[in-house]
Formats: sequence, structure tokens, C-alpha cells
Amino acid sequence: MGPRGGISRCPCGRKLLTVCLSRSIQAAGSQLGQSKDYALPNASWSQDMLDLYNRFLDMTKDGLWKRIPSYNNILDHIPESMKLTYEKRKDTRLFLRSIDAEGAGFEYVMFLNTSEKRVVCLFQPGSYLEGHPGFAHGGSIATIIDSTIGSCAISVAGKVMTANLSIDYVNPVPLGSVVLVDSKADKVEGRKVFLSCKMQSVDGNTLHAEATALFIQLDATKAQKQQASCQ
Ligand SMILES: CCCCCCCC/C=C\CCCCCCCC(=O)SCCNC(=O)CCNC(=O)[C@H](O)C(C)(C)COP(=O)(O)OP(=O)(O)OC[C@H]1O[C@@H](n2cnc3c(N)ncnc32)[C@H](O)[C@@H]1OP(=O)(O)O
Repeated sequence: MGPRGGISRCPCGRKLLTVCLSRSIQAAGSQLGQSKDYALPNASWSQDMLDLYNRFLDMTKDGLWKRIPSYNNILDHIPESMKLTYEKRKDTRLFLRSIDAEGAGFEYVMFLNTSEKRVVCLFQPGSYLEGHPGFAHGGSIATIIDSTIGSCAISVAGKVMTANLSIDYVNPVPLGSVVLVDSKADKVEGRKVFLSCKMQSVDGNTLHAEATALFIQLDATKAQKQQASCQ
């Protein structure tokens, strides 16, 4: 396996995906020309979601911000050259894209600003994410925060995993509303990436959640550990 990750076979026979989520990741799926990019407007998006999306899309014109495409299989985020030895499993899906019905699950799109080490996610939680009546489940909030912060950590440090995620839930998130999840990498110390994040309403008047996270950059030793745990 190269230093940028890859695919290896576990002793138990399963193929292990050691994901290299480098910068080239962004273009990988679209190069395939076959996978659906879910980070594009659909009929379920509210006017708030569309307005915000268009505002961020405008900000991509000078190149500082980039829209991150989104596929329902993590493999579609991986450069084609790294997939040669991997047989795509049909029974796995990226958790965030596990609900088929448009608008029922996680409707989201992320934008990356590399120079600011920042990823912003526009998130519209659907009706299947309910916790308390009418509000998004705390686990769904944690999921979108982990994924937004995670994408930010990936953009900074490549192959990483969440070691710690701490969330203060400040105000509940109504289903169907739109919130901004704004994450940034605050500090990198060796393999450790420290990040923070705020989830706010579109008008900025309501703070829904605040989070801090630690992501650890994986190394070859860790990949070996993963292989061993698969035995
Ligand atoms: C360019 C654009 C890119 C865009 C990207 C687009 C892609 C979009 C696609 C899809 C979006 C989704 C994005 C993904 C987001 C989801 C991520 C997850 O959910 S990950 C699953 C949950 N996490 C686990 O299952 C980890 C389980 N834990 C482990 O595997 C290990 O514990 C691990 C890897 C975290 C660390 O293990 P070690 O063996 O590599 O490292 P050790 O030696 O233990 O620690 C290294 C240092 O870190 C500290 N450390 C480790 N864990 C810590 C902790 N919990 N708290 C504090 N410090 C900790 C240690 O004390 C040590 O520090 P000292 O170097 O000595 O100073």
C-alpha cells in the first residue's frame, strides 16, 4: 500500500478499503461520469436552501471556495487509479446518503475553502431524521457535524479518523429548516488535527450547536491494526 492509501486484502478474505481522501478526491466521482452527485439542488430543497446554495456557488467563482460533490458510495470519492483492485460492494452506502427519498434524510451540500482550512455545510434535515416531534435527532446532528468537520480534516491532513467529538446542543433544529454548519481546522500537531464547528440558523440569530473535535491522521501502523482486527 502506498503512502497515500489504497486497497488491501485482509487475511480473512475481505477486501479492505484504506481510503486516500486527498485533494484529487473532489474530482474523482465526476470523472467516472456515472455516479449521481447528490450535492445539487432537487425538488425538496426549500427556498432558504436554494438561496444559500446560490450564494455559496457565487463564492466559488473566484476559486477560493469549491463545492464538494457528494456520492452515495465512498468509493466514488476515490480517484479511479486507486480502485483497480477493488470490487465495489453493492451492499454498502455512505451513511449520510442511506435514505433514498428526496428531502426525507440528509439534504446537504458542502463547500471547501482550502486557504481558510474551512468547510461549510448547508444542511436541511428531513422527516426521517426526527428525534423529538418536529425536531432533528441529536444523532443526525452529530452525524452531519462529524462529516463536515471530517471533510475539513481530510482536506487538511488526508486520511484521518475521528478520535473525539464533543457537541453542545444549544437549540433544537426544526425538521425542514436550513442550518449552516461552519467548521474550521484550528491547529495541527503532528498527526493530530483539532477542529471546531458551529451550527447556526440561516439568519445567524440562532446557535443550534457548537462542537470541537480531534481527528487523527492514520499511518501505516494503523492500517496494519485495521487489517489485524479484521481477522
Ligand atoms: C479535499 C476535500 C476533501 C473532501 C472530502 C470529501 C469526502 C466526503 C465523503 C464523506 C464525508 C464523510 C467524512 C468522514 C467523517 C466521518 C469520520 C468518522 O466517522 S471515523 C469513525 C469513528 N472513529 C473511529 O472509529 C476511530 C476509532 N479509533 C481509532 O481507530 C484510533 O483510536 C485512532 C485512529 C483515532 C487513533 O489511533 P492511533 O493508533 O493511530 O493513534 P494513537 O497513537 O492512539 O494516538 C495518536 C495521538 O492522538 C492522541 N489521541 C488519540 N485518541 C485520542 C482521544 N480520543 N482524545 C485525545 N487524544 C487522543 C494520542 O494520545 C496520541 O497523542 P500523542 O501523539 O501521544 O501526543
